[in-house]
Amino acid sequence: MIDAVALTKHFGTKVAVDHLTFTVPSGRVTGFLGPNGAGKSTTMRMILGLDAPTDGVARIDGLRYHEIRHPLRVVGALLDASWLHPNRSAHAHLEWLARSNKLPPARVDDVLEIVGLTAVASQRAGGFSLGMTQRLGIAAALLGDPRVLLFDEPVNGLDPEGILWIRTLMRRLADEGRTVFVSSHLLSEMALTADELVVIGRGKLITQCTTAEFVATTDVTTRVRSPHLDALTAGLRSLGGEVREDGDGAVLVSGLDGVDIGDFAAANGIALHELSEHRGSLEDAFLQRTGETTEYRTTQPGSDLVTTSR
Ligand SMILES: Nc1ncnc2c1ncn2[C@@H]1O[C@H](COP(=O)(O)OP(=O)(O)OP(=O)(O)O)[C@@H](O)[C@H]1O
Repeated sequence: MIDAVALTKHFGTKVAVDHLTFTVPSGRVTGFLGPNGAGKSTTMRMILGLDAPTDGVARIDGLRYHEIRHPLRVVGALLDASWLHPNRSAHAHLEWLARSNKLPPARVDDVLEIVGLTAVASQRAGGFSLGMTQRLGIAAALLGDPRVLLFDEPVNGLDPEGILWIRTLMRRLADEGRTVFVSSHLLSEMALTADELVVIGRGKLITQCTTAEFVATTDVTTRVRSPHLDALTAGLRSLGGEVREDGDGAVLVSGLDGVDIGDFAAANGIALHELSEHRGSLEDAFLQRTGETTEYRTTQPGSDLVTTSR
């Protein structure tokens, strides 16, 4: 488990992380979401003892990183996978890491197997593709067989197969009872991977909840198709619904749920040919909840990047 209490980081006058309190439970994949510059990497760096908090505390299984006797046996992290010696082979890189952290060298072959790099273990890591480099970074994180794993943007730049592989691995690690904390900009991917979410904006906590709860905060719209659209539209508007055309003899209704619409149609003898409720996506929920906290945004697609006032 990871817990952060009033975690705060200032860089000069810049408040990167602002009294952030959250918990990352074991046995679950927890997504860490926030717009660019929200403070995700800084938070992860403080959890890993790479940045000192200005205030507050982050603990891993009850201890600050510096209090853990054999850190790599407790926590593994993928922050920047490109951090490796380009002329070393994958095997030599991991062997060096194992030796310098007093981990059993036999573990190197195990983690190479887990990440699927056994066949290329003797090749120069500098010649690896992005996906292979990412796998090698994950192998390094798994080297100490840690209970807690942090991954900062692990699927960045990966192809669909690589993304699926990471999703499957995260699930497996969580199912083994480990704590898996992962930041990503790929919200559709997070919707599939994360059980829990910690959502931040401008360094502050926006919410911590399950992914299902977060998505449930989006509005429901209902698509309704009927041969008597005019009567239906007028009636639904009189009940307070917002109705707009959706082509193909259908309307999209918000402000009323499917039961209200179905009951109204039945009571007024209006035939319905379709009645389907649509919940917003994780992306919709994210944009609704973090919109006000976005540091960098464009006013229109293709327009210049503008910085909102802080
Ligand atoms: N070493 C530093 N010195 C000064 N400012 C920093 C430093 N590191 C981060 N910041 C600032 O702190 C804020 C949070 O940055 P951070 O990288 O933690 O955000 P992030 O959520 O990981 O962003 P992204 O999603 O773009 O990677 C940003 O405004 C960033 O410019």
